[in-house]
Amino acid sequence: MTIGRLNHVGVATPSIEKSIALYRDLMGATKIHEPFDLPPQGVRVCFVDTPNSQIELIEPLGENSPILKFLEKNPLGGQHHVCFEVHDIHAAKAEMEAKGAKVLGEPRIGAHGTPVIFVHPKDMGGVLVELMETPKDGGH
Ligand SMILES: CC[C@H](C(=O)O)C(=O)SCCNC(=O)CCNC(=O)[C@H](O)C(C)(C)COP(=O)(O)OP(=O)(O)OC[C@H]1O[C@@H](n2cnc3c(N)ncnc32)[C@H](O)[C@@H]1OP(=O)(O)O
Ligand SMILES: [Co+2]
Repeated sequence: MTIGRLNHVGVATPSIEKSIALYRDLMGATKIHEPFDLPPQGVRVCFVDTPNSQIELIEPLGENSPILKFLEKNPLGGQHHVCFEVHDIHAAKAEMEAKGAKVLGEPRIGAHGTPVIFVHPKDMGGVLVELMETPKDGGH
């Protein structure tokens, strides 16, 4: 596997609306996408475009949301994960596991409509890493 483009930085927040206001009014973001729910992943999502990548704002959705514990520990929210593109998600998963890294579950469809996996932060120097298959149209 070769590490690909930084697709997005995931930022957990207790309020997408409040975070949108911060990125728009303080940081000068001009392209902020419409928020949407992703029930299978337990999050509400909003993408904020930057010139070379995206910030993915994620708010808990439902009582089994995977980001609830993170927000308990970080009530203001904070940087939650980084997402790199890969060519083939199944090959990436197999390679991660062969190298001894823990992959959290099976590939699932992520917010960009392509399969994603997560690598446990304990095996990546404390950083939760999302790997996402590059969209067929090349993405943003
Ligand atoms: C897919 C939709 C969208 C997309 O881009 O397409 C998304 O990105 S959704 C993003 C949200 N989904 C996920 O994060 C799924 C994968 N995550 C998990 O399975 C869990 O959140 C997990 C295993 C990373 C953490 O589990 P939990 O929340 O139950 O917390 P633990 O107390 O068990 O954590 C164990 C250990 O890891 C540290 N930790 C937890 N989260 C993070 C983090 N985001 N970054 C760095 N480290 C993290 C936590 O502090 C614990 O450390 P310890 O020293 O043992 O206290
Ligand atoms: Co993400």
